[in-house]
Amino acid sequence: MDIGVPREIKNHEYRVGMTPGGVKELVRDGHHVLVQCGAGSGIGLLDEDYAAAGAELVKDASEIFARAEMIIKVKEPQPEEYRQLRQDQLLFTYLHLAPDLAQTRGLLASGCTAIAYETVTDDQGGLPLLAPMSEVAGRMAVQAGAHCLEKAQGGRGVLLGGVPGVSPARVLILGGGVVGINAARMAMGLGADVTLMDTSLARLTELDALYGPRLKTLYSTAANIEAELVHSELVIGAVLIPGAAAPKLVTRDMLQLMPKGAVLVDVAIDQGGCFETSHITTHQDPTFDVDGIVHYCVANMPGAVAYTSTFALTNATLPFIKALANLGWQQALQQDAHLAQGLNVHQGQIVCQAVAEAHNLEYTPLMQVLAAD
Ligand SMILES: NC(=O)C1=CN([C@@H]2O[C@H](COP(=O)(O)OP(=O)(O)OC[C@H]3O[C@@H](n4cnc5c(N)ncnc54)[C@H](O)[C@@H]3O)[C@@H](O)[C@H]2O)C=CC1
Ligand SMILES: CC(=O)C(=O)O
Ligand SMILES: [Mg+2]
Repeated sequence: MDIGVPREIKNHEYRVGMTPGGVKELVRDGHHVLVQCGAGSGIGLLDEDYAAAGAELVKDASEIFARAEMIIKVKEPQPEEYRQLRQDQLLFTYLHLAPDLAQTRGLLASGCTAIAYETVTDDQGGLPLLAPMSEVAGRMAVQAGAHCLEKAQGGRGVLLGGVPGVSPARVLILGGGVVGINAARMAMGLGADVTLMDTSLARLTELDALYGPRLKTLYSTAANIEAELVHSELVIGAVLIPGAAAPKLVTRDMLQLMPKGAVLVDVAIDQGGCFETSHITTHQDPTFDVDGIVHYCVANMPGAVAYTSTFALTNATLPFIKALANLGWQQALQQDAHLAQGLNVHQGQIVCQAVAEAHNLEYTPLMQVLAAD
């Protein structure tokens, strides 16, 4: 199969969808890999490393989109990218379609087959291709939040861990999945006073058993969130309903409850965000203020630590890329029900129910698509 790896074009996005090690494995399996010049140079993966692994280096992304049967990326395709996709072409990357009607329509119009990293499942109920980036983003959320709490960033001027004689900051984490627990670990490590909320009692029980009294857990209801906001200096949004738009847990009115200069870090922004006042920001201009509350809403947080993130991501994606290349997508999805959950769009049809519902568009069941092909 001809497999293409374009350079990422989102703001300050230095990750790359495949390392030279991944290229080597695919070439050994008999595939041809096209890599755009400079695709990995931001993190020291040089064109000569890719060439030595057996890749063909290609100058322009347009040649990759024209020639490759499967495109491997990191971030969702930008308009200039999805306009180049075509029928019978396979796209494997993060998509986050539920909050993004323009991209959804772009993918439908292209006729391509698009498999989203973030909806591939595993047999423990997890999301194995989202998890590595959620680990990164959860840990970064505390770094970003601590920075935003500094006065010069518009924050309250609070040090997360406090000092002897002065209380630590209170951190509230909404969602106790992969982002949530990684954020909690970092915040506890810095000495903050941490409360975590989830709607899964089983998850709260598990976290209580793991961390004991160092981590306060609360069932997630609007009333409990309101009560916590009154004294929370940093709130991290880490909820997810897979495939769907994030529920809005903090409304604009609720911001009035918070101390001025408190910080919201909306990690769930890639699914539309869980604070009503959130909108997507970039690493170049990551924050904005609403009613005296600092908002940090970067949708590609792991891009800032692109070296760590590229290896963490590609460790997880490579086995799936190999299966898609070696078997073809139809057989690979038929053999692996978890990979099949990643299929979001095929030949103008939406195959992920949560995405179809988010946009009020028609849903085509996976079985129907697999049976027809
Ligand atoms: N901004 C960025 O750069 C990145 C964003 N993310 C995003 O972070 C979000 C969280 O991802 P993960 O932690 O991997 O998901 P996860 O599935 O591991 O955890 C989500 C948790 O949210 C809980 N939840 C659902 N509804 C809730 C509610 N109303 N109140 C409290 N908890 C609720 C679930 O029970 C679950 O425990 C996703 O939207 C993901 O795409 C992940 C990586 C990078
Ligand atoms: C998960 C995601 O959106 C990211 O890593 O950028
Ligand atoms: Mg996005």
